[in-house]
Amino acid sequence: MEVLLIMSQRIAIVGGGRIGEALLAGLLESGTQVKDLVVVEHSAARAAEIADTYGVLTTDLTTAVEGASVVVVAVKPKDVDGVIEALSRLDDDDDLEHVIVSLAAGVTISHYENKLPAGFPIIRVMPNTAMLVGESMSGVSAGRFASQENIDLVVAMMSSVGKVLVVPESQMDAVTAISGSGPAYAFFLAEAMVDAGVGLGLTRAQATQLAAQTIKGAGILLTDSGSSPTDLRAAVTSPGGTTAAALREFERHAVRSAVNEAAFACAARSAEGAGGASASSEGAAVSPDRS
Ligand SMILES: NC(=O)C1=CN([C@@H]2O[C@H](COP(=O)(O)OP(=O)(O)OC[C@H]3O[C@@H](n4cnc5c(N)ncnc54)[C@H](O)[C@@H]3O)[C@@H](O)[C@H]2O)C=CC1
Ligand SMILES: O=C(O)[C@@H]1CCC=N1
Repeated sequence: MEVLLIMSQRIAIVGGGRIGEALLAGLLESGTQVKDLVVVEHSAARAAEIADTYGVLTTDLTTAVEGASVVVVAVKPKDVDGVIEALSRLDDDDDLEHVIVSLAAGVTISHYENKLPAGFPIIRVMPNTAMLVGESMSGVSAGRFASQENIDLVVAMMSSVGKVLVVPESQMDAVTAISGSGPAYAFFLAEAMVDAGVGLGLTRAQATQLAAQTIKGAGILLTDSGSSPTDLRAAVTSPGGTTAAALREFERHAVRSAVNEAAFACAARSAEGAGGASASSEGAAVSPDRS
């Protein structure tokens, strides 16, 4: 259904880096036609790579935006202002409304609204790299000029590459801390498990297969079983058994607290603009200093 909704709506992706490519690949995989996608990428080498791999048109911003219902900003936060300036200067002939979808961590909707001509619909989205395999978790917040139709279009687009949670923008830093950066936390755990397996005498290939399939299986149990993480963990933990011995070490090394501190640091970085030009104008949902 999501694919039908966005069918024939041209999507321009500005920034063909890791997240732009993940969105592009996910959209193609979910049925969006090559003709309905266009990429703007500053690096000529990278643009050629994207065009060769996916067969999509890579072009300049003016050509890309012409006829595009959705313009996705997928550049680093520090490069967002350059894109906003270029968008402000555009004088396209089509009568289409262009919905701007910003994927940039920490860049607020008001940052766009203050710099673009009045009335531009802005929707801020925090996806993750699992768009590549159609399993993103994306937070979506709409700006004041976005209509319900605009929101439905963007929710449909992001639903075609994973799950969507619509949140007020005040929760976007927290979303970034859990699901935006979250895949890296899981990969970090996987790396540690692989190293531990090698330490225990497994080959790296064996340890990688064991860790990856275990994390995949645990993820599916989490999403599909209807049980809480606490109940699922309890089901693995036999009284006086092996898992209890392992979990005791996690608690002794304060892993739970480390995850909490990491998420707060991530949210604080998002609130300060994630290395871009703008700091959150509406205040962070969390503060880096909670003492
Ligand atoms: N990597 C991730 O897991 C996630 C990243 N994001 C956000 O996505 C954005 C992009 O991140 P990545 O893809 O990781 O960065 P990246 O550095 O891999 O890609 C950015 C691309 O934009 C291009 N670029 C820069 N200025 C441009 C312009 N004016 N016009 C056209 N292309 C331009 C660069 O050449 C580069 O290829 C960031 O704002 C980040 O906060 C959001 C969610 C997850
Ligand atoms: O590390 C970053 O800044 C980006 C935003 C969310 C995930 N990666």
